[in-house]
Amino acid sequence: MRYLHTMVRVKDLDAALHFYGTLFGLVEIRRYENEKGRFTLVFLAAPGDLSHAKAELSPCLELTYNWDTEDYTGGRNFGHLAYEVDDIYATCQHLMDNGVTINRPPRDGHMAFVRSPDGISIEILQKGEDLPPQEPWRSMGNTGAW
Ligand SMILES: C[C@@H](O)C(=O)SC[C@H](NC(=O)CC[C@H](N)C(=O)O)C(=O)NCC(=O)O
Ligand code: NI
Repeated sequence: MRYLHTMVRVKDLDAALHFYGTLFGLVEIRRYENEKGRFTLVFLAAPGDLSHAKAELSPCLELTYNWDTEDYTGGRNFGHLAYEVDDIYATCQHLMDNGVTINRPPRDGHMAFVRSPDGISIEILQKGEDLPPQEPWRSMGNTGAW
């Protein structure tokens, strides 16, 4: 068995690609347009996950864009997408400089949370860090200072 992807539906494909691609750094490896079904699928991989043998083998985030606008209410059962980064502070600063709210700032240098334009929670973890110390989880307040 092999992990393939996680699919999220997006209301605005350009806004989603700007967030996940331009700002967050994921790369598009495949796109599928379906005229009959009136939807577009875009598969995005993290640069560190790219399968150099065959891009299609990379674990992905699958964006589903339905051409006929739909409102998506986030299911409480969905938690978050998680990515490991080389420098959590630099990553969060770059996102904040580009208008992304840091819902949970990386005060402990280990973990931060942001949300996509569609409200999908994204967990950002510092490469090389173990699980955080067993302390009461802080609220998801955005203080901006960390
Ligand atoms: C390519 C493969 O990874 C897929 O996930 S295709 C699954 C298929 N997707 C769609 O039909 C997209 C448009 C549809 N209106 C939607 O919003 O899902 C599908 O079966 N989707 C149903 C689902 O629950 O994922
Ligand atoms: Ni899929």
